[in-house]
Amino acid sequence: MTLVNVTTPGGNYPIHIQSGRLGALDTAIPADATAIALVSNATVLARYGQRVRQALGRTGKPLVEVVLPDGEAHKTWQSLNMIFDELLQNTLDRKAVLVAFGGGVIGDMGGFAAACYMRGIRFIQVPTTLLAQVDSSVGGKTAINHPLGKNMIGAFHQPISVEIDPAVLATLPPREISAGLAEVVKYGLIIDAPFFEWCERNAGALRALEPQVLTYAIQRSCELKAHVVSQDERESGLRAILNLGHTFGHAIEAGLGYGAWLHGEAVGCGMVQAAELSADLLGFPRADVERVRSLIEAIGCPTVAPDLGRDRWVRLMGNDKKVQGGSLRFVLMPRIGEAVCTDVDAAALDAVFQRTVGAGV
Ligand SMILES: NC(=O)c1ccc[n+]([C@@H]2O[C@H](COP(=O)([O-])OP(=O)(O)OC[C@H]3O[C@@H](n4cnc5c(N)ncnc54)[C@H](O)[C@@H]3O)[C@@H](O)[C@H]2O)c1
Ligand SMILES: O=C(O)C(=O)C[C@@H](O)[C@H](O)[C@H](O)COP(=O)(O)O
Ligand SMILES: [Zn+2]
Repeated sequence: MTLVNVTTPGGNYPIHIQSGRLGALDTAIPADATAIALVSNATVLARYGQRVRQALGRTGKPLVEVVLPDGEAHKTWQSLNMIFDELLQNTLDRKAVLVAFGGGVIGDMGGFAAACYMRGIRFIQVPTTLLAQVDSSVGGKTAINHPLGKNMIGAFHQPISVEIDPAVLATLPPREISAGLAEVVKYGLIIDAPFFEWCERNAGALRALEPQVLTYAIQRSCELKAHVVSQDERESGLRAILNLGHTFGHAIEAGLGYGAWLHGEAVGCGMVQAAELSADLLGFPRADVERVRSLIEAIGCPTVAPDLGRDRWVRLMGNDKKVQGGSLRFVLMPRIGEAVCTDVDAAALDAVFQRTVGAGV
């Protein structure tokens, strides 16, 4: 088993990475837990519910299942309320533990519910998509979407552990693998140039889910995210670099209606746009813009952004959480492996739209 530690003011916790880990989930439940709330969806439960029920059953604790509708379009107040309704109807108390079992949508909502229920209960992340295993299960950002902006209603609430079973990725559709790989590539771009080069060399093996290559990508991503989050839990500075590509990406997700593009697809395309902007504003080498574009293509994500209309692009990006005093702020790269968060004049975006958006802007 591989162990990565996360250290934050909001809690220190382990990330366990092990093929077959689902079958040992009972070992992650604290002895003093009074009940377990298993929050998931029908897609995940149909494949892995039995295994997890069996493992959690060994604790002898009452188990309440909350089955949410599947998909980004359901990362809403309505779904959150379904969790609260079940927890209250089953009289779960403050010592109950919530297990968020699924992709990033389940993890973000389960975590937010745990942050709010009785002003905060413990929760465990059991991520089952690549994106959730390399990114969303780590670091304690939890949220739901608002029609006007991504993740706009949420809280920081750290899990007590993250339990990763890479074997479950075998049933993930290829499009979801590609989306998860975008966040893997992100770490190389913002903080680890050799890891970016490793991704360039291993793009094919990653898409083919070669076990050793995949496990290394998960481990390295968790280490890098833990490193960043441990220094800046609440995004007062450094943590913003984890938002590379997200100012563009979140605008795509909200602009097209949540779910039309996957989060990772929008971020992958957004990183190409951020690379173009970095070339214009920070002298990021043009040859490296093409390396970013090629790698995003190689992992199977789109590199041409949708035509949202110039003013709508800017309006949507104005709802980004990095905005300060009305100024748009972007994570940009002076070079591969380094990132900074900086104010950007909306006028500077026009040239980037010309080069990255499909016909019509
Ligand atoms: N909190 C954070 O730090 C953070 C970081 C990155 C992304 N996110 C959020 O994560 C969300 C995206 O997460 P996602 O990409 O995991 O999408 P998702 O949660 O929608 O999961 C993708 C699909 O895969 C299905 N699925 C899950 N596990 C499966 C498996 N093992 N086999 C087959 N199907 C499976 C799901 O049911 C769903 O249909 C977005 O809402 C994004 O904003 C949050
Ligand atoms: O953990 C972080 O910090 C990130 O920014 C990771 C991102 O991949 C993730 O999509 C996050 O939810 C975006 O955060 P937001 O604050 O822009 O909603
Ligand atoms: Zn993301």
